[in-house]
Amino acid sequence: MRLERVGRRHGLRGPWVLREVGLDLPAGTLVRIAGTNGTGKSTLLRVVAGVDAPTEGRITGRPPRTAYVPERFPVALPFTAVDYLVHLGRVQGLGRTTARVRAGEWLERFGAAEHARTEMAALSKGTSQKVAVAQALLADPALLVLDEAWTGLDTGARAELDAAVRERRSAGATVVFVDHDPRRLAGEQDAVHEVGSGRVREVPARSVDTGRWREAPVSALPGSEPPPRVRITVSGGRRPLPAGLPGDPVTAPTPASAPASAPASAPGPEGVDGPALTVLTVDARHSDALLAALLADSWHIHHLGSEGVRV
Ligand SMILES: Nc1ncnc2c1ncn2[C@@H]1O[C@H](COP(=O)(O)OP(=O)(O)OP(=O)(O)O)[C@@H](O)[C@H]1O
Repeated sequence: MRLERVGRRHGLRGPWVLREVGLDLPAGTLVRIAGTNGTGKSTLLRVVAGVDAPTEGRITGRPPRTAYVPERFPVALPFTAVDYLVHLGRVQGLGRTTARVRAGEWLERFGAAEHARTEMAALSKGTSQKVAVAQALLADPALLVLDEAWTGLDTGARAELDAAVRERRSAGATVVFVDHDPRRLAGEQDAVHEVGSGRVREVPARSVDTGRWREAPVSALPGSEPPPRVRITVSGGRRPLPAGLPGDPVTAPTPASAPASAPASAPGPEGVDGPALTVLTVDARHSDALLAALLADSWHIHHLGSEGVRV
């Protein structure tokens, strides 16, 4: 599959999000789409999946069996989980019996079999995400597009999705994904493409240790500019942050959730509007390792931004 000079804007006069994008997505490859917040990763994935048409340019060779997990999944649907999956399996060309068998198998694999007969609207966010992922895997897609599909899954389901991605690629499918965890399928990607300023360029696939936190080399020269600082906003219930985080981050509760007496390293109180948030500030050189460590400890990442600028 190939994108040629593809551009995409939202609305007739909206600003261009993507312009002159050329991208090869060969069969049997695993491709990561990277880029900072709001640069157009989801826009690109929707165009690749065929959910949105390019405003200009053309796409050739898209496989007929394409599946997509959107960043936000519609949960308020009038189906039970299994009926919803059977319905989508039928839409994807499966017979009713096959669709029902596969729906059951995928719910089982993701640890959600006990919720097969639960109404979609009553599912927890995590189980609903398992259904979102299962629907994409039902019919052995030849193109699988995953937009932050691991977010909200528990550890077992994340590992199952990793395995499912490997299976699809081994079967000759193209898998294109976005994920905020830099360790996601690290070392297994055939290509990484970075979205920025409306363009997409291939960058070297970063190798990130799994299970270990790797510090970036500290190479600032005496007298050079101080490295930029990155702000990471997280929540993790009432647990304290793990000790020995990479980069020795400065931590503080967000101003909105901070009680006057809260110690700087403690999460703020559970607010009525959402989870207690904590902001960590760290040298940009350590931000990837810090993110990896936080994710490994099951902290939820809310925002990433430069110090003084939330993006
Ligand atoms: N339906 C829409 N209508 C108008 N503008 C949109 C729409 N969807 C996205 N945009 C804009 O397009 C730009 C790119 O958004 P997109 O969601 O593709 O970025 P992203 O890199 O996936 O962001 P994030 O990392 O935060 O998910 C943003 O400026 C966003 O506001």
